[in-house]
Amino acid sequence: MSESWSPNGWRRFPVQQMPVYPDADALAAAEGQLAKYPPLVFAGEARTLRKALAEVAEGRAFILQGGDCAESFAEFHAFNIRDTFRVLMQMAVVLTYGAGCPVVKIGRMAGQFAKPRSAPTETRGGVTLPSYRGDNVNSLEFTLEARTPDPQRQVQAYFQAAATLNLLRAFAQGGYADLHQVHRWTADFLDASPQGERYRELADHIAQALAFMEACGLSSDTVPQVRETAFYTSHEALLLGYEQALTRRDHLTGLWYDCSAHFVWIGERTRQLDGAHVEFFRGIGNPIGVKIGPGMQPDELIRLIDALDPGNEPGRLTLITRMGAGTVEDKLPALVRRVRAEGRKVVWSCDPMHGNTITSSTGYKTRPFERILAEVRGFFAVHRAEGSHAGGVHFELTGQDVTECTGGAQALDDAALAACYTTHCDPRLNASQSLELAFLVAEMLKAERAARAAEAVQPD
Ligand SMILES: O=C[C@H](O)[C@H](O)COP(=O)(O)O
Ligand SMILES: C=C(OP(=O)(O)O)C(=O)O
Ligand SMILES: [Mn+2]
Repeated sequence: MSESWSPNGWRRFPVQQMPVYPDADALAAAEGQLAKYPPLVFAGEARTLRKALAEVAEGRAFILQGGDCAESFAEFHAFNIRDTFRVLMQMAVVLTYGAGCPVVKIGRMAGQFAKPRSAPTETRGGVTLPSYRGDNVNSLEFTLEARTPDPQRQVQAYFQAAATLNLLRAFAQGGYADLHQVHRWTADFLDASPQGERYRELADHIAQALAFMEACGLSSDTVPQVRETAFYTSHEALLLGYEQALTRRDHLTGLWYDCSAHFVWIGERTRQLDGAHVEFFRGIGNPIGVKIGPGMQPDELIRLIDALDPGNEPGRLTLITRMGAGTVEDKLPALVRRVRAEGRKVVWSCDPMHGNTITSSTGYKTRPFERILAEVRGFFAVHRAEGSHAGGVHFELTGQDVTECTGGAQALDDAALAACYTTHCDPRLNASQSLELAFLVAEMLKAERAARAAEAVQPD
């Protein structure tokens, strides 16, 4: 981290995807308000996550990151938070049990509001208005008033993030995440489904294992990992004024941390080497991510790693690739090879959502389950072939029974999308599709770990 860095230094750099606020004084007032509010996370927690991610970099753990594309004010409800939390818990248990691998759980939650857009404006019926950029910026409704950026929305987003985080902490540490509750994490609508059934079998095995442990004297009183879990929050730190306002100097280490979330990432559209986002991120001590699309070149990637992780600290930097099914096997190998050749200790994670977005014949933005799965398979295959670790997955998902992505065991087709399409931005996997994918990823992870273990005992 450079001495010359300061939380507002990014303002001197070219910045992409920032909303244009009509009232600069109102924006400054909102940011001033936020700067006085308490941090949402403590720097020590971000350091703990960084250590957990260092284990991922070494191939000893796996990341499960997921949640809404865009959290919204309208869907702010305890049930929605619970439903996303519990589907992530189910997925984590499937991965941990299926692959025998510790899972680092990170929600795209409690702050995932701001959205970068392909186009700055949207036209409907001859009327052109600013694009929707997330509930912390403007509103989805198609009127000039709703689409005009309002800085007070950042304040509302802060309070929603605080309340969401509070509930997540309560779930993670207050008993809901206790492994004895493993059967109760299934949503009612999943109970009778094949995914629900498969999950119930796995939960039965876990219950038996717990009963065995308890019979041996290892109760949840003596094994805290049974009683509670570590659950972290993350979002794309797009709105740099908001992030700056929540960036605080840690009294224990003297380092700056962006205390809006444990983990923050730079999006594919804002990762310019000479841009404001890279400048801001290089100075914060959090574990960070960068999205990497198919246009990334090996040289550029190394320069980006140099800027963001000059100390080559395992767990600091996660490269979240989002290449698209069919492209990942062409584009990823050269990047992985170069990073390995340079000895850079990054974490590689796979976002199989953003490279696989299409428009359905019925006019909905959607993602076919088969393409999502194909990209994850390609990601695992490339890492296997290159001798590096497939470190994690990053999904847009919800615990609700929505109809936004096609395919999966439910075989949702284009006509089915209209039934419950509620996302504010990109299409999410529903609870059934999420669980189905977790079982499939667990098999890939298990195979990878078995192959690695076999290599480790082979003489050269
Ligand atoms: O979530 C990611 C982006 O904000 C989103 O994919 C952009 O969508 P758009 O292409 O409709 O602007
Ligand atoms: C904007 C996103 O992704 P990307 O930057 O990869 O397009 C996102 O994760 O919602
Ligand atoms: Mn998205």
